[in-house]
Amino acid sequence: MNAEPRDARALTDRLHALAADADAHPLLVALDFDGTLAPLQDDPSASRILPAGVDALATLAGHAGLELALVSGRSMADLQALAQVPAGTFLIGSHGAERARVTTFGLDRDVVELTHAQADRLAALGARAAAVARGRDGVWVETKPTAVVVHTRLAEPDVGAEAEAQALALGTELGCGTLHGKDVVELTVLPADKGTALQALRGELGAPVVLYAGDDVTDEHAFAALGATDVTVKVGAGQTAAAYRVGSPDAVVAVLADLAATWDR
Ligand SMILES: O=P(O)(O)OC[C@H]1O[C@H](O[C@H]2O[C@H](CO)[C@@H](O)[C@H](O)[C@H]2O)[C@H](O)[C@@H](O)[C@@H]1O
Repeated sequence: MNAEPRDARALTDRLHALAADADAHPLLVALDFDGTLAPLQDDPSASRILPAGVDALATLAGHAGLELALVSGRSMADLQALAQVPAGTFLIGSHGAERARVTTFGLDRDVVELTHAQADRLAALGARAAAVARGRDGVWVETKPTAVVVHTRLAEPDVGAEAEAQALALGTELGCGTLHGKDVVELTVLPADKGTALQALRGELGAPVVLYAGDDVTDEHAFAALGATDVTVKVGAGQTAAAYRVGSPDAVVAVLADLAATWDR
């Protein structure tokens, strides 16, 4: 059993020490999007980073010795449209299956290519997931470049639970990757996870230390992949392997603003 994560005060103290330690630079500040920087919404297209978070990220981007990344289950198209992040920020989407970097001219983006077999399986998945949603109020299906997502946030609890169970069974039947997040079951034809993607990015950047914050069970992949000298932060309640816990996206943003204010001091 993991020890209870340490609180926001301890996190801030740790970040102050890292800001002052050139051996820890570049520090990779990697953040989940929904539920971490952007409060959860019934309509995913309504999600936005908290305004103070947009400001904090812009300030952080101006500092030497620090790299920024968003690491999300969102498709790259969604992330680009919704995330108001500064040029230079790395975007990891679809839980690691998509990757890009924000530039002043748009996205510098790696293209995701599915094999014919994967594309066929994605189409089949979409049809079967639509059948899971059919007749169930509040259940709907989102299609992404490598996955389909059965959403249940708007359904009555028993209806949502049934749909999630069927979606998970569908994943097993069709042999695809399955991720069970907050009111979502994600079925993917191109398995990826945030931990693998984050470790690859930190390797490329030569980042001795990674700060990663996330709120969902899918973020546990990132917490598990990172080491004891990294800084892992669970946002909100729930079992976690993270070393620190903060209560909400507002608290995440406050920590980032404090880091930005401290960095060059
Ligand atoms: O890794 P994340 O950035 O947390 O993205 C994970 C999923 O985010 C979206 O769903 C979640 O946020 C929605 C908007 O707040 C909410 O309605 C839903 O219940 C959440 O699970 C997105 O729609 C998914 O595709 C992402 O995988």
